[in-house]
This record gives sequence, structure tokens and C-alpha cells, in this order.
Amino acid sequence: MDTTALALSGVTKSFGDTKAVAGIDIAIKRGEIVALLGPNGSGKTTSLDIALGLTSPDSGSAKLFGADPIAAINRNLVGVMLQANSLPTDDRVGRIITLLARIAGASGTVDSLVKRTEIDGLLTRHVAQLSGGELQRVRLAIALIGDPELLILDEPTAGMDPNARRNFWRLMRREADAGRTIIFATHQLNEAEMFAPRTIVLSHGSVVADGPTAEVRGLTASQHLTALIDEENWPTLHDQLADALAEDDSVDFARGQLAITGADLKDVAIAVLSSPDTHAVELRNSTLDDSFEMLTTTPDAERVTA
Ligand SMILES: Nc1ncnc2c1ncn2[C@@H]1O[C@H](COP(=O)(O)OP(=O)(O)OP(=O)(O)O)[C@@H](O)[C@H]1O
Repeated sequence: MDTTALALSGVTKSFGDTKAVAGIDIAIKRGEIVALLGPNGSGKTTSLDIALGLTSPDSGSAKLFGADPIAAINRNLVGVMLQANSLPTDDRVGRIITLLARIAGASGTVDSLVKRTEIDGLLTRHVAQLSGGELQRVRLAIALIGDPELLILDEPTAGMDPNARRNFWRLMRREADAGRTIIFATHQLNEAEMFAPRTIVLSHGSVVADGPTAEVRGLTASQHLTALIDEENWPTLHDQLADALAEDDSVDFARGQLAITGADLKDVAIAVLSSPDTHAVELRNSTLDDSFEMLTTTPDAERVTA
């Protein structure tokens, strides 16, 4: 049996002069949970559309479960929540779910699906009456019709408040525990940290990092020190820091605010703290947000494999 759920090989796609996908290779195994990160316009949606056979690549190939994407979709192996999916707003949730389940030959699973996605209370509601979080739960239920092995979710929590977001991932955890392969695009880096053991970062249509989420964060591991310092004391402190600063540390001082970034700022922090007239000294370790910013703003970013 092919253990690869999704494979994009040498995929490129341009829209006019815009290179949306600039040659990517991604292989995701069955049972993996993968977050796809990248700034607006980095090619996440186009890559997922190509993986689903909704858009054809200019070159390269897309395979789901070793076959043409459409073949996998026809076999109910794939459930999707895409940004562009819309539901008829004047229809009731229950009717839509029942109808779609009948089309997929999965009428017998509706009750369990409704319970798992906690939409029991929404069945008689019109789609137009649903909140953002409720609508996404209904869309999740629809994605799960046919008991797909692979779920592809494009920014599934966009527009949700923090509670709805938390609730959504609680439900997804259950689906992940059931052994589904899950690939989701997101702008919420904490969702990748919380839910996805593997993270792929796209920038300008290329993969710039791919590996265990903790390691992707660690790729740019650094510390950040901030402090408030009286302007007239800065030259003296600057001299005092000379021994503690490493060559690659970046130091920025403007209008009384000091910001230093470096691999290990312990000694710098001690020097800053021991100087009089420094206030609000803070030292923190880099987060996935920092890595994301670094990986996606470096010009001509090279691929980094964690
Ligand atoms: N149908 C299209 N016609 C023209 N340009 C397109 C089309 N689809 C995507 N693009 C362009 O391709 C690039 C990649 O877009 P894509 O939607 O894949 O990025 P994304 O990473 O999903 O962005 P976002 O986070 O904003 O959803 C963008 O510059 C976008 O404007």
C-alpha cells in the first residue's frame, strides 16, 4: 500500500506574470498532521488547489494516495474545507448534510457525524443564521462526510473568535486521533505549534522550511532583549556591553529604547541589568512567529530542512 497521502513533485504555477508556485516538492505520509504556513500570496491555496486537482500545474505533478487527485476524491478518500466553498444560505443545515451524505452514499453515518462535530443544535437553522464558528463546524461536518482518510483545510479558523477557534481544534483533535491525515493552511502560528507535529513554510511560492514544528521554530532560535535607557547613558552602556556582545548580535537603540537580538544574550542581559538607569529590561526566547518572520522576509530565502 502507498504510504504517501499527498505528493507534489516539481510543481509550478503562474497566473500571468505572477509565479504563485515556483517549483515545490512536498510529500506527506498517511497519518501525518501538517501545518502549511506562509504570508498572504505565498502560494498556499494554489498548492492545495493543485493537490486537489482543482487547478492544473504548469509543470510537475500532484498525486493523492499515489493516484490522480480526482480518482482519490471520487473514492471519498479526501474531505476538504476550502476558503471559497460556500453553502446555500437559505437552506437548513440538516437538509444540506442529509443530501450531501446521500450523494456520497454515506447516509448511515450522519448521526455520528452530527454528534462528533457538535452540530446537533444547528440542524434546523438556516445557514444564513449561523455564526462564523458554527458555520465552520458545519463545513467540517461536510468535509467529514464519507469518512475521508485525508482532510485538507484551507485556513479553517479564519474569522473565528478565540473560543470558537479552541473549540474547533478540540474537535479536530478527535479526528486526528482517529488516524486521519490532516493538512491545514493557517496564518495562526500558535495553531501550528499546538496541533501540527510538522510545519511547512512557504514564501514566494517556494518551500523555505519543512520539518518538525519545534525544529522549524528552532531554526532561527534566538533571544530578544529589550530595555528602556536614558539617552545620555546609552554611550556608556554601549561601551560596557562590548565584551558581552557577540559579532552576530544585532543592536538597535532609538529614542531611549534598546533592542538586541542574538543567539545567547545571557551575559548581555546581566550587563544591562547591572547598569543603573535601565528600566523594563526583558529577555525572551524566539517564538515560531519570529522564525516565520525571518524565514519569509529574507530575500531569496533558501530552503531550510529541519
Ligand atoms: N486565479 C488567480 N488569478 C490570478 N492570480 C492568482 C490566482 N490565484 C492566485 N493568484 C496569485 O497567486 C499568488 C499566490 O496566491 P495564493 O492564493 O496561492 O496564496 P496564499 O498563500 O494562499 O495567500 P492567502 O494567505 O492570502 O490566502 C498571489 O499573488 C495571488 O494573487
